[in-house]
This record gives sequence, structure tokens and C-alpha cells, in this order.
Amino acid sequence: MTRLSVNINKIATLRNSRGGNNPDVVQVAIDAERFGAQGITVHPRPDERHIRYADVLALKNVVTTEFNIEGNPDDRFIELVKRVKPEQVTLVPDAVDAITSNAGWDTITHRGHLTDLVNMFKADGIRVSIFVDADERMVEGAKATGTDRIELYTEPYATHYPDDREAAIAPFVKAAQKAQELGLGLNAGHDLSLENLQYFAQHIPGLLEVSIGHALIADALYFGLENTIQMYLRQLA
Ligand SMILES: CC(=O)[C@@H](O)[C@H](O)COP(=O)(O)O
Ligand SMILES: NCC(=O)COP(=O)(O)O
Repeated sequence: MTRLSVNINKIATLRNSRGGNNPDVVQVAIDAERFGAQGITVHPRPDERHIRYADVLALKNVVTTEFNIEGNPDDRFIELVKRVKPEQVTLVPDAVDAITSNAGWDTITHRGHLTDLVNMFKADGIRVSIFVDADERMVEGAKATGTDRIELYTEPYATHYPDDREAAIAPFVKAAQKAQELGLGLNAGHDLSLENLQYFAQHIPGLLEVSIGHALIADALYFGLENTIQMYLRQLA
């Protein structure tokens, strides 16, 4: 079964909006795992708009499922990941001013840099995943870096799903098949939701993990966090 990793960035967004410690990001991570989350994902950005580097250090001490740290591998990010040694690091090519992640790596152009990063993190026993678009050439490029896994950037799927779900998922099926052919582990994430998750999970071969944050936390405002996590897990059953 595909694992659900809950991204708690937006819990930190709410906390930061008032300057205190409510909601408590660490407590939410503990509770999310108790409610059934099979992983916790965070994406510390250079401006610390939501998850702070200090949050990541604190979370390391409480996450008991799988800890996935996502981000652009600048020096500060690399130092943090090597200090925390999470189960997984996901390399994302975000511009500093990006409102959110909006593209995968060009794994062909950046093969050398990515290969060095993969080797460095794997030497520390950290599983590496590279964030890529649903493009078979980029999947092949990722394989050449020695990465353990790729994460398919699913915003294009989510955007097109309401209009034509068969067309929306087609490139992702091909990319997933290529990953399987190459022996790459497969993750996926960005804008997955209660609307589109089940169809994605049912049609993508070898899907090991989805990381979901924005829609899940928004849903939790209506349904409660425990109920929401259970609702998402039922979409993956
Ligand atoms: C890489 C990706 O698509 C998400 O993990 C990203 O972390 C979302 O970032 P925001 O929560 O800052 O939108
Ligand atoms: N890697 C995707 C992720 O962690 C969460 O993305 P989103 O669900 O907040 O869009």
C-alpha cells in the first residue's frame, strides 16, 4: 500500500501568523502519526515562511514513522539534513522567491550536481528522492544520478484532473512505468487531494509514497485532523 506522508508546512504557517507556539508543530506531528500518518514531511524554505530550521531539529526527536525533509539543496539545507539524518531527503529545485514548488529538476543539465548530492546523502545513510516532472527523459536523467527514488510533481495532474482525468494521468503513468523499468522507487506529491488522490493511486504502478499537505490541512479545518488523515488513508487502501 502507498504510504501517506503528511506535510505539516501549513501548520507552521498558522503558528507563525501570530508569533507564538499555537498550533504546536511538534505536537501536531506526534498526533498526526497517532492518527495514522505513515510519515511526516517538512519543507524548510530559506525565508522560513513556515517550517523553521529549529522545527526540523525538534521534529527529529519525535517522528517515529518516516521523516522526509524536502528542499532546495543550498548549503544551509545540506548542513541541516546531514545533522538531522532523516529517513529521506527530497531534492527540490525551488527558486528562493517561489510561492510554492512549481517544477521538477532538469536532471540532464544538473546531472553532475545531483550526483554529488546523492552520493553525499547516501553516504550518511539517507534515502534520496529527486523531485521531477512527469517526463520520461527526466526520469532517465534521475536514474543516472544514482538516486534511490524520484518524486513526481503532481500539480499538472491535479489541475487537469477535473476536466479530463484520463488525459491528466497519462504522462504520470508513462513516467511511473519508466521508473519501474529503471528500478527507481516512486513517490509523488503536490496538490494531491481527496478529489484526485484515489484515481492517481489506483492508476500509478509502484507508487510507494505520497506526501500531502496543503489540501489535507485545509480539509482538517472542516473534518478534524484525525478524521481527515483517516479519510486520506482510505483513498489509498
Ligand atoms: C515539493 C512540494 O511540492 C511540496 O512539498 C512543497 O513543500 C510545498 O511547499 P509549500 O507548503 O511551501 O507550498
Ligand atoms: N511533496 C509534496 C508535499 O510534501 C506536499 O505538497 P502539497 O500537498 O502541500 O501541495
